[in-house]
Amino acid sequence: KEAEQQQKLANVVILATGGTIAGAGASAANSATYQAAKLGVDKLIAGVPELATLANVRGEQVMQIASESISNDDLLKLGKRVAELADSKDVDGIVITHGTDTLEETAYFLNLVEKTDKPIVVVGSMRPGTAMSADGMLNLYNAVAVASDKQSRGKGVLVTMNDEIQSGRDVSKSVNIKTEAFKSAWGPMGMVVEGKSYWFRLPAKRHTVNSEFDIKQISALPQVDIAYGYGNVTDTAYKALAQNGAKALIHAGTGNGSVSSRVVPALQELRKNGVQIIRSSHVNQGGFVLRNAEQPDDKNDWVVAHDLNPQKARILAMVAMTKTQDSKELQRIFWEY
Ligand SMILES: NC(=O)CC[C@H](N)C(=O)O
Repeated sequence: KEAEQQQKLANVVILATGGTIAGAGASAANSATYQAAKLGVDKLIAGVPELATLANVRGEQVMQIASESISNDDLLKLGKRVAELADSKDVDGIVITHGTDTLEETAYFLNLVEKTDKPIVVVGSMRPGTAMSADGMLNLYNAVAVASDKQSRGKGVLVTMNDEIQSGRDVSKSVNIKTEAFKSAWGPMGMVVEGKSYWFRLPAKRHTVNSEFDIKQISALPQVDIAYGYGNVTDTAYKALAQNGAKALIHAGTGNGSVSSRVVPALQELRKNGVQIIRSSHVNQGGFVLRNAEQPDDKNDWVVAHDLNPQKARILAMVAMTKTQDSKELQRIFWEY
């Protein structure tokens, strides 16, 4: 009977990378003061015995770090492992446990480069498992539920936090002290309640199987850096980043990606020297940058990131620049993904 039940369940692999979901604090009162990336994947799985009712679950420890320390090489390593598993006939879905600080970057990266319609779900937690009212158990349970559900196929890389199913493209960490930390300007795609998914919308942007990018063809990512716009800003950071080898600079601009008059000449000069200039906005949840609004992008040969926040714009620019150095092509890609 048990063997029959196992055969019916989906096979889900949990790739663990660290973060608070694998964190531990000194006491149950420590919801914010603790060490991330302490518990191994087997402990995570053992901590939620109910996973066995959802899927045949096995775990792999891909790395054990806090997500602010994830490098481009780490992204490639994780992306390649996800692709291998997605190609395997005995894998139906993949869950990635991840620190929440750069979870939105990893989710968007995978959304761009994984050529599969199998569910890929990225999940984290805001409180360590040792804290009162820890959120990791339920988030992980929901992630496995979504990853084992056939309905989740072909919807791009997903993020399950706080009972919501979010698009890995749009979602961003918007509050860093609440369990409802992850928001998308365009709203969640669905809800997951008691292990069942309820869907409301689909992503309109290209992703996974419809993407022109493939992790199997990517062996390195170009250096793309971010500089921040604010009152009294100078061009020092922009110039230094370019001098240090940045092939593209993401302008984390004020408002609709506006650029200070003290910075404009340096960016025009850098573009003439071959550095791509990409205007985004650091407005929380709702940056919206349009070409030739605020700055003459056609004349400057700059690119706009549209609704992508600076950290997501960095991910797309890196992936796009594995294929093209043409600013018009880059702009097309920024509209389509
Ligand atoms: N809530 C978290 O996961 C944050 C912990 C850590 N800074 C990380 O991103 O891994």
